[in-house]
Amino acid sequence: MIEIQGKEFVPFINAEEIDNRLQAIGAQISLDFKDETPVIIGVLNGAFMFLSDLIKYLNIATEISFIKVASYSGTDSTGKVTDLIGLESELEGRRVIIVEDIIDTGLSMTHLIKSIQTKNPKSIAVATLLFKPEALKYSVDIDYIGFKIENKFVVGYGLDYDGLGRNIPSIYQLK
Ligand SMILES: O=P(O)(O)OC[C@H]1O[C@H](OP(=O)(O)OP(=O)(O)O)[C@H](O)[C@@H]1O
Ligand code: HPA
Repeated sequence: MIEIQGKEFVPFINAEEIDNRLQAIGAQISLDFKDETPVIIGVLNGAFMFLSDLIKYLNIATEISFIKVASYSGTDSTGKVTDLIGLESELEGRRVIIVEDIIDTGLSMTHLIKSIQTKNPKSIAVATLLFKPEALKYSVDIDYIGFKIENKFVVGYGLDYDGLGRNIPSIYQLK
């Protein structure tokens, strides 16, 4: 068990399980985008670890870019998405893969897809390490899912509680 800012978290998904799923998703993306050069867009902050580990399992040419949005404060969604760093890549006619650490209510991803669509890409695919089906309020088509999880707050492997816990190499769940 670990404690962050007075809240207790218990082990949930270990590093080996994460690595196994990343290998499978990496192989699938490599197959689906064979002979293409997709633009992978990582969503900061949370997706940095998932993205950096996942791309090591891609055997295709890719460009990597980042965007930064925030919607969470503590363990709750604020209900609005704030753009903190915008898109710099040229996406016209390109195939885009958005990479997220978690889709919870779906608010952030809905906002991101709308914003990326304005750049006229050829296609948009969505990859997320974690998905909480029971928390979803804004419907999103997800192409690659690491783990479907129950509706409980999680930290580690890029995910934070109040800015802390992102460096933990596995995933913990609120007790
Ligand atoms: O589906 P939703 O309810 O929108 O929740 C998912 C979003 O919340 C988290 O980001 P957060 O706003 O905490 O920013 P961070 O990535 O910097 O931690 C997470 O990284 C997703 O972007
Ligand atoms: O469960 C979560 N943990 C950390 N950040 C999050 N952002 C949305 N849901 C979560």
